[in-house]
Amino acid sequence: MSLEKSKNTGTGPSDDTTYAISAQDVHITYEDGTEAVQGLSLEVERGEFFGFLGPNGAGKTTTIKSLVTLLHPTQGAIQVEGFDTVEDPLAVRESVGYMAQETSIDRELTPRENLRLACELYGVSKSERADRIEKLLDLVDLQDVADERSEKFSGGMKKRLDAATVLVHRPPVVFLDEPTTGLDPEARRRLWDYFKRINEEGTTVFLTTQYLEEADHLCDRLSLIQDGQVVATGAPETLKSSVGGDLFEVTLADPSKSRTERAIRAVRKLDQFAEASFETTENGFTVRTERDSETTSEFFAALNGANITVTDFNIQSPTLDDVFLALTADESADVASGTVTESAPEVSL
Ligand SMILES: Nc1ncnc2c1ncn2[C@@H]1O[C@H](COP(=O)(O)OP(=O)(O)OP(=O)(O)O)[C@@H](O)[C@H]1O
Repeated sequence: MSLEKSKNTGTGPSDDTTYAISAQDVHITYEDGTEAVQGLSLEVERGEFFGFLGPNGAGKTTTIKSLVTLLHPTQGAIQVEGFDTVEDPLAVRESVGYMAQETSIDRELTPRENLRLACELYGVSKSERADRIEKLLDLVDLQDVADERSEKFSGGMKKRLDAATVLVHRPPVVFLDEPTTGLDPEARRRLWDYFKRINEEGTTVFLTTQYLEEADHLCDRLSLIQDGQVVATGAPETLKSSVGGDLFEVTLADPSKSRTERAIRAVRKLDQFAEASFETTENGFTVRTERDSETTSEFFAALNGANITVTDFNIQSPTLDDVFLALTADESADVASGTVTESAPEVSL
């Protein structure tokens, strides 16, 4: 195959399209000059559950809108299922389902009517409609209320119905923009099950979220985005292990400065802690390490040998929060309230 053919020219997907989504150096600047996306590149494989994670205003919605052709990049290029979003927007739209932040269902209509309408809008053939509607109602657990008007539905039910409507044309790629924001834990779990099911059936899922737990639970890989730039990409476990292992939190019987320093000196003599970074706390100290049973027993033996009495000990596994914090240097990063402030170079893991 010639190079020319494998590049996307707007005439359709190349035969060797590997990626469901591919973006190269995308910049998006709004008319008022806001540079919402600044040099974003990413590749999502077919069948992947990919997360796009960042605080309020990081550029998630702007990115997702450009991926589904609602916004054009100021610079750079995007292909979805091999179709260029600028050259071939119709082909892209036929390939995707897009669940926006605001539900797009008609509250005057019942779930069955909403799905029928979506089938008409997406051009699902009449012979296929009835069967597809029933399957989707089953999938999102709305059979019981299929003929009730949706205006009185809970937030979670509306979201489930919305999620079903974006699937009527069986798109290979589904974009979910913060689909569970504002839902209670039970409603969130039900949506997660549903998203997992469609992914297991082969659909590529691109999910934006502010919830670290959500990304951790669902995603094969994810990118962390901040100020319009990807700061890290990797599998959740890989990202978490990049933080440097588990956090040991040690409470000392005597947490005075001299005893704490003595304890730290004793532990630092162990090879695996020689380079570790210790922090003193009100009650003792913390240190991060790759944990195994030998490390933990040697840790306690060292403290014992130095006559240090430990009154409490906790081990915390790293979270994606820790990854965010580590990547945003010494500035505070509060993902939920969107106050990550300092940009960091991208880390590929
Ligand atoms: N239509 C617009 N005109 C100008 N600036 C905009 C517009 N839409 C978004 N922005 C700005 O672009 C930046 C990125 O916004 P975007 O909505 O993409 O972030 P987000 O990560 O999706 O945030 P949220 O989690 O709050 O939805 C923000 O600074 C936002 O204020």
